[in-house]
Amino acid sequence: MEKDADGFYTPAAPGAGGSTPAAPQPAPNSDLIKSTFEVDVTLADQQGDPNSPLYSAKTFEELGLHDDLLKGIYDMGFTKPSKIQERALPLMLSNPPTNMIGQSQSGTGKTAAFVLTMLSRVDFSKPQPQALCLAPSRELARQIMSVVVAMGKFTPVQTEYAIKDNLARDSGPIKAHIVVGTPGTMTDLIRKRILDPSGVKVFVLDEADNMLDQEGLGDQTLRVKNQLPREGLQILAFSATFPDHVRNFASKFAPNANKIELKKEELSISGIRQFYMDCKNEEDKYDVLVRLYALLTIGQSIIFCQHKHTADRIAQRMTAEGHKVASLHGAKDPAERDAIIDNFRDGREKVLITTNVISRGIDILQVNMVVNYDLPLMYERNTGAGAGPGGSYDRPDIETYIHRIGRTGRFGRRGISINFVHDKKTWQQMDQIEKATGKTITRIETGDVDEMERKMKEALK
Ligand SMILES: Nc1ncnc2c1ncn2[C@@H]1O[C@H](COP(=O)(O)OP(=O)(O)OP(=O)(O)O)[C@@H](O)[C@H]1O
Repeated sequence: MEKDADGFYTPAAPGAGGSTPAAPQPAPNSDLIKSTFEVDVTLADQQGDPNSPLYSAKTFEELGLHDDLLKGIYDMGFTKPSKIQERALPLMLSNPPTNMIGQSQSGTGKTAAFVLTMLSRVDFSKPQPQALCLAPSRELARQIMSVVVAMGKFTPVQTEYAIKDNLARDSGPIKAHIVVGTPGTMTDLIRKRILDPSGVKVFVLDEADNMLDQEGLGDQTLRVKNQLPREGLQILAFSATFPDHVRNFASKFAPNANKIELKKEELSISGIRQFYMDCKNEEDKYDVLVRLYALLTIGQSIIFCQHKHTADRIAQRMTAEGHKVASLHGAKDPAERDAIIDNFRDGREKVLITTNVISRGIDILQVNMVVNYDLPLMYERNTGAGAGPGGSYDRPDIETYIHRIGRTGRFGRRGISINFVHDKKTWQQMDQIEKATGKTITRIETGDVDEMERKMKEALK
C-alpha cells in the first residue's frame, strides 16, 4: 500500500469511527472509492508527522486516563491520540480542575477530548447530573451522546438527553450522570426542576464560538451557566473557530482557562480541496447540481443552502426528476430530523440537502463532497452615520464556511468542496473567503462532466 505525496488517506475502515456507522458499500467499479479502505498506513504516517493536527508524541496510556476509558477508546479503534487530545487532556484532567478553551481544526478529535474529561470527572456512585454538554443542534447533541456511550461502554455511566421531545412530560428528576443537549431544552429542564444543576462539576460547550455568540445561542447558554454552582465548576469550550469578538467573551465565560489556539492560517485543513463552479445565473445552479449528481453519489455529499425553502425546493425537484436525495432543516419535526440524519449516517441516503443546521460538528466519515449551493452569508446590521434600521446578508460568513467544508476530510481523510458562484456579488464573496482562509479555490468547468470527474478523482486520490 503506497502513501500518496502529501500523506493523505481516504475514508476509514468500518468501525474505526466508533459510534459512526459502518461505511456503505462502494460501487464495485468506482476508482474514487477504491482507495477507501487503504487507511491504516497513511493514518499512522499522519499521526507520526509533527506538523499534522493528528500528531502525538504520546500514547493514550500516558495521558492519565482510567483503564475503563482506555478500553473504550481502543474498542472504538483509536490507537493514538491526536494533537488536541494529547495537549488538552492532561490539562483538563489535572487537579484542581481548570477551565479550557480549546481550538483545533474540524475533524481532529475535539469530541473525544471533552467526552473523556466528562467521563473522568463523574462519580458513578452518585445518581445525579454531574456533567452537562451543550451543542447547537439536536443532530450534534445526539452524535456527542453516541461518543459518550461508546467511550463509556466499560463504565457504569448513565446518560440523558436535553433535546426537544425526548423526555416524557411526567418523567421524574434526571438521575443520569451526563446530560447532553441544546441550550433551550437544557434551560427548560432546569427551570422545571427536572434537572437539578447543584451537582454539576463539568460544563462543556461544543462549537463554543457559536454557543457564546450573542447573535446566536449566547443568551440561552448564559442562562444555563447562571444556574450552575460557581465553586469548583470546570468549563470546557471547544471549537474549530474562535472569531476575535467571541474569543474575548469566551475568556470571561471560562475565566483563567488554559488555552489552545490556532493561528488564522492554520484554520482550515489541507486535506480538503476547494473548487468553484461558475453558474450562469441562480436557475443554472440547479442544472449544474443535477449534472453533478453522479459524482455526488460516489461517496456521500452534503449540499448547503442559505434557506430551508431552497433546500426543500431543490430536493423536491430532484426527487421528481428521479434522483434520490433527502432534505434536512430546522423546520422539520424532531422525529423526522432524527430519521433523516440516521438514514444519511447509515448510508441509506447519499445526498443530503440542508441548511446551516448541520454545518457544525457532524461527523460522517464517508462524506467526501460538500457543495455550497449558496455561499454562507452573515447578517450585518447597518451602521455608521445615516444608517437606517435593519441590515443585510451581504458578507460571507467565514466561520460557517470553514465548518461547512469541514464536514468532509475528517481525521485526515480527503474531501472536496465546491462553491457555486453565479454573479459578481457571489464571486466577490468567494474571493473574500479565499483571502480570509488563505487557501486556493480552483475553477472547475461546469459544462464538461468528464472534466469535472477527472479533477475530482485527482483531488480525492
Ligand atoms: N485518536 C483518534 N484516532 C482515530 N480516530 C479518531 C481519534 N480521535 C477522533 N477520531 C475520529 O475522528 C473523527 C473526527 O472527530 P471529532 O468529530 O471529534 O472532530 P472535531 O474536532 O470535534 O470536529 P468538528 O470541529 O467538525 O466538530 C471521528 O470520527 C472520531 O471518531
